[in-house]
Amino acid sequence: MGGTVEVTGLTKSFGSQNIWSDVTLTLPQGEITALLGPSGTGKSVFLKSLMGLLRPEAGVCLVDGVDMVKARESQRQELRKRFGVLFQDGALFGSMSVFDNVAFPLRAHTKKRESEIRQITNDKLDLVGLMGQEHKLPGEISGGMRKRAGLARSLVTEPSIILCDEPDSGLDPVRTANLAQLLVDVNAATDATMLVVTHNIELARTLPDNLGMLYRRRLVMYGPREEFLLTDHPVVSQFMSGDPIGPIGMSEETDHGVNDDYVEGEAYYPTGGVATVRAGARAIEVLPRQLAPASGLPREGAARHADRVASGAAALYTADDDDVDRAPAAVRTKDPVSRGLDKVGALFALGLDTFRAAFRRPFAARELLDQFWFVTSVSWIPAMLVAIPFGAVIALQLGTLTVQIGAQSFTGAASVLAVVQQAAPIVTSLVIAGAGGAAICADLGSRTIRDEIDAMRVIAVDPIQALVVPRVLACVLAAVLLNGLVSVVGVLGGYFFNVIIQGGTPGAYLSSFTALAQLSDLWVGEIKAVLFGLIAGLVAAFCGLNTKPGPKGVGEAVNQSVVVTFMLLFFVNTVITMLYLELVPGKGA
Ligand SMILES: Nc1ncnc2c1ncn2[C@@H]1O[C@H](COP(=O)(O)OP(=O)(O)OP(=O)(O)O)[C@@H](O)[C@H]1O
Repeated sequence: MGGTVEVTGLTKSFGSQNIWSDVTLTLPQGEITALLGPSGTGKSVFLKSLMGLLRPEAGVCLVDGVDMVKARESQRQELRKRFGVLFQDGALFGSMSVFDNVAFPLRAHTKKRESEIRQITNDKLDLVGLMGQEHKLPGEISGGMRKRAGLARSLVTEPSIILCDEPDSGLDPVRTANLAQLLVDVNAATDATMLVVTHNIELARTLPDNLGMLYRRRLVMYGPREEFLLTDHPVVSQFMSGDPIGPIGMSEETDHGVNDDYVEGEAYYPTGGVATVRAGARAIEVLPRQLAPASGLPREGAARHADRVASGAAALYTADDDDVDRAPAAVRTKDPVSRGLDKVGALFALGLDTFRAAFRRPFAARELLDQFWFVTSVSWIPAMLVAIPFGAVIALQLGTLTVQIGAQSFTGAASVLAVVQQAAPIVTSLVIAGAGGAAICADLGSRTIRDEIDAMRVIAVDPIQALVVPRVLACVLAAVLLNGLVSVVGVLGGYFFNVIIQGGTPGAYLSSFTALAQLSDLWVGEIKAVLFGLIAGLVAAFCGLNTKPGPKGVGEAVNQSVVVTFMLLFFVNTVITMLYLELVPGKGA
């Protein structure tokens, strides 16, 4: 039998924006339930909250008896293996073929032989009509095909709870009908508990056993199809008929209760007019026939549903108008300082998680090599091009100064130490943060908004282990390597300007260095490079994983990542330099 999902008093907000409050419903085991609601009412947020991918502020969400809100991440990860999830855009992993995407959960979590995995994967691809397309990358197939591939991936592990976010969007009417049939057949074959988010009225009428509707931050109605589909509730009947006239307007802000133009018993035209209509005039008079499994198999869920309805146990919940109109749940907003401290805390937590994940098996060695190559290849040319003028400026400035104070013989030591201890690590890290870090943040940010990161979590693959560890290590290794190169180029540049341009003597240049510098002066440069590379990688990953929705969110995350990294680098550099000068006595001091 399918898994159990019981939600009580769930409330979710983002910052000061309350998405929905006090949502209470149970997904009956093995039955199909549809969740409806105008765009932006938080249906996807609700699905993610059920899986523990988002953390509601209040309420309980029991999945097979375990509260996903309060459970530890390790418990949540274990429970997510029971879910099969079709995300809104398919959330396929962009670097893998369609076949590898669908096979991924089997390879990650089962000990099946490759031949068996191939068999299961091909069966599912066949089921969703994608045989022949399996070698293509997600970027090479249409949106509807990505959706079907996502559905195939969600089914390979035979999950006991299946969540589908708008399975029909991007599909033509015929494939939508096929897909609805497929969902019914899967339900009949596996008795999985299913929740389908949809805007498709035909699907909503014919597929589910139960329906619920979110509207203006509330669950306005929830119950068996037998009652839900025949209701004359103004919001539900307007939604089910797709009528532009009624309490639902173009946006949440113009909807009934916020827009004063709407009067009960009258239809509200978004354009401003008002017409009198009988409440519930558009309600359906006759219950539409429900889809039956094509296989002829009986649906156990449907049988249990019929029993519940006959016994009166499946009652329709309707929020009273006062409840729908009540103000959004009070959201405790934090002051900017607390929000800033929260982010610092979360960054440290990511650092700790990354450290722990670095020692877990399997180690993503291939990804580390790819990322190291990528970060180094985008950073080394700009680093060299910045190192030459930087070394020259330092050499010229110090050369002039030492001549002014009559200490020309120390020019070499001064400029080499300035390059090795300060200029090289800073230049290297700024370039790594600006080129490599920005690209890492954009990459992780795009994966976040395409739900790829959430899809990984649902498949119980830790994105920190698989994606963050190799990227952070790649930044550290690239920083150490480039720091050495930048130091050499900077020192040679300094030599050229001091000795050749400013007429210093090569012997004095080198001997002053050996007289004043010590090995720890070189080490501190490398230690800085390690720390700065770590900061650049971690901040980029943090901003990427916490990207707000949409391309604008990715742009902001990249901007934030570069600015925060720069500020942190200069702060940490100051602290290390002060500590070093305080703790390590200079040579001959
Ligand atoms: N990670 C996030 N951070 C901040 N706000 C978010 C986040 N995810 C969703 N939201 C906001 O939550 C609200 C509900 O979004 P959601 O995607 O759940 O709506 P929906 O009902 O699924 O819409 P649609 O039917 O158009 O897909 C939107 O205002 C959205 O901007």
